[in-house]
Amino acid sequence: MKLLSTLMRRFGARLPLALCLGAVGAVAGLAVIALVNRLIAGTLAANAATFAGLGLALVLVFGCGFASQSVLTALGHRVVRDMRTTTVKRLLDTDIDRLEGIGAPALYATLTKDITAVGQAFNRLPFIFYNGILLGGGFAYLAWLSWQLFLMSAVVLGLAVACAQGWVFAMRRLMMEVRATDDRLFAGYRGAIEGRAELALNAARRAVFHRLDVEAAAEHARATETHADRYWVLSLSWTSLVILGLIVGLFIVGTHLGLAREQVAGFVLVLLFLRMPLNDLVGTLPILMAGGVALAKVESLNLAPYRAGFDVPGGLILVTAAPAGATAVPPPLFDLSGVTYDHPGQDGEAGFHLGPVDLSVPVGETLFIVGGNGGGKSTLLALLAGLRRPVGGHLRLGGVEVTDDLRGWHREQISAVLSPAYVFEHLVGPDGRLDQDLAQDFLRRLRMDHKVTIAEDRFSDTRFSQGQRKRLALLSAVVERRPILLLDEWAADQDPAFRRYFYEELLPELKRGGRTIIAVSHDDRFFHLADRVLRCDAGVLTPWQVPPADAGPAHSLGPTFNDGAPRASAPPGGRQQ
Ligand SMILES: Nc1ncnc2c1ncn2[C@@H]1O[C@H](COP(=O)(O)OP(=O)(O)OP(=O)(O)O)[C@@H](O)[C@H]1O
Repeated sequence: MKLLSTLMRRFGARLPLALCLGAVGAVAGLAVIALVNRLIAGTLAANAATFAGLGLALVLVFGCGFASQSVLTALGHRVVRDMRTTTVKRLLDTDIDRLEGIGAPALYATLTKDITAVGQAFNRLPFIFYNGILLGGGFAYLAWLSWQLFLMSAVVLGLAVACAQGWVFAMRRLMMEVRATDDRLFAGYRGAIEGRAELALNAARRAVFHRLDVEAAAEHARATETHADRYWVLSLSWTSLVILGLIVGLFIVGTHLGLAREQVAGFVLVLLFLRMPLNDLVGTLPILMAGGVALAKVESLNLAPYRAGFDVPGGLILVTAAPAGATAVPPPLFDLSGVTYDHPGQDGEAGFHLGPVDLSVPVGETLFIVGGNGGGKSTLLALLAGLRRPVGGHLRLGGVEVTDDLRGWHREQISAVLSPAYVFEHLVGPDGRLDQDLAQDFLRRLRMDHKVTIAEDRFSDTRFSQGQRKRLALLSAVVERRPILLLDEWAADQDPAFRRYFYEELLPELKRGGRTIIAVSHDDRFFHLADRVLRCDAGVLTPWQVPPADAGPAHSLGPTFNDGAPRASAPPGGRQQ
């Protein structure tokens, strides 16, 4: 029903037209049966007029059936196209927190399997409409032929449908179970693709992975699908049994009622004709159910509601642009007070707690954030980027408190190379216009001009090493010309010479260009190049201090090592940094 109402909403005007054409085609089909029926019974003369009528009916069967089904099929394909694009748009508009809660395998399963299942169901709808009209008209004709036999048929078919209800519900429940298994299967597919190198190196790991992450889910899906199919095959056999049983019953009852043999034979002929659309409808049941289950799954993901366009509520005004004639001291670029964030734990374990963070970052500062693994640096960066919503406290950007409706505006101030970095082929400048000179110049500085070219605002290639892809990601971020640049361990994958060049020349130049830079870094050799260095460990932000000389070399793991264990409780009050 949901599939139908979605189609109705989307194509209100064309749908009734296609249905009317389908109805004409179906009625013409019934007319052929009725005329043949009367010819057999001898109540209609086999003359030229009769055959002309039959010919016209056949033309209508073909013409209207073709027109109706092609319109409905085209509408079905449009619905699928719309569904693909709107689902991805909704995904783009959904909070990262929510997407992470759903998980990549479930998102892949929806984008591939669910949308395909809904598409298949929509594409069956024309045939369902057509068969529905055929059945409706057919039963009306049966009622006209003999109301007694029609009544008997209606009661028998009604009882048969009522008996089959239990199977239909069971089938739907099993299909939902199959769909839940799909998420596990997709997690397995993802592991096979993303972990291919690790798996290639270790046969024992491959065997364990295949047995536990793929075979187990595939076997569960097989067993559940087989179970569901059994109900479907049962429904098909049940339909055949009921129709054939009904025919036998009609002969007995017809004879008992003293109805003419021709009348009963005509009734049976139409019933046999209707067996085909009836079987078709039952045959379509699994496809329809899978579509319904898939549609319910898409809705259960709770993605952001669809909205057209990519405009940002709050506008695109950059925070560093001081209003004309302003004389007051500008507020800090970032001003965080008591900001907290919680990563949920799994299976009852405590999650990770960040904060409360009190932090003020003036415009133009270069701030390094350092600390041990799992200390919360990336989480803090995601909060500063507006990618995560603080659980508590206040985050002000350019003096403006960032509320939910301003989070889009907040993000528009940020360029970032996060970890892992994703490189898009297309480069996008402010207002969609790319500064070609800047792009080409930066490509040279990043020593990538011999590997890749930029033409028509896109990289000629993006299949490079980790460090090279990070250089392209930095270029993409720089040409956005935004006031704030966030970098998550950008230099970690760079060779020593380029790393030095990055810290000593590129970063200062970006700073001189007016950017405020906040970079997560482990490169203590270059900490002196930052305006300020803060340390984030176990979710607590503190000033970084040069390790005492006797504590070993500055790059020793000792003082900064952190086992990344999630913190169960909030630390005592944060400090203004
Ligand atoms: N998506 C997530 N879901 C649940 N917990 C998470 C998630 N991301 C991070 N965490 C938890 O938050 C903690 C901090 O992670 P974060 O990535 O911020 O650390 P980090 O300081 O950047 O570490 P590293 O230096 O290793 O990159 C981790 O210990 C981890 O347990």
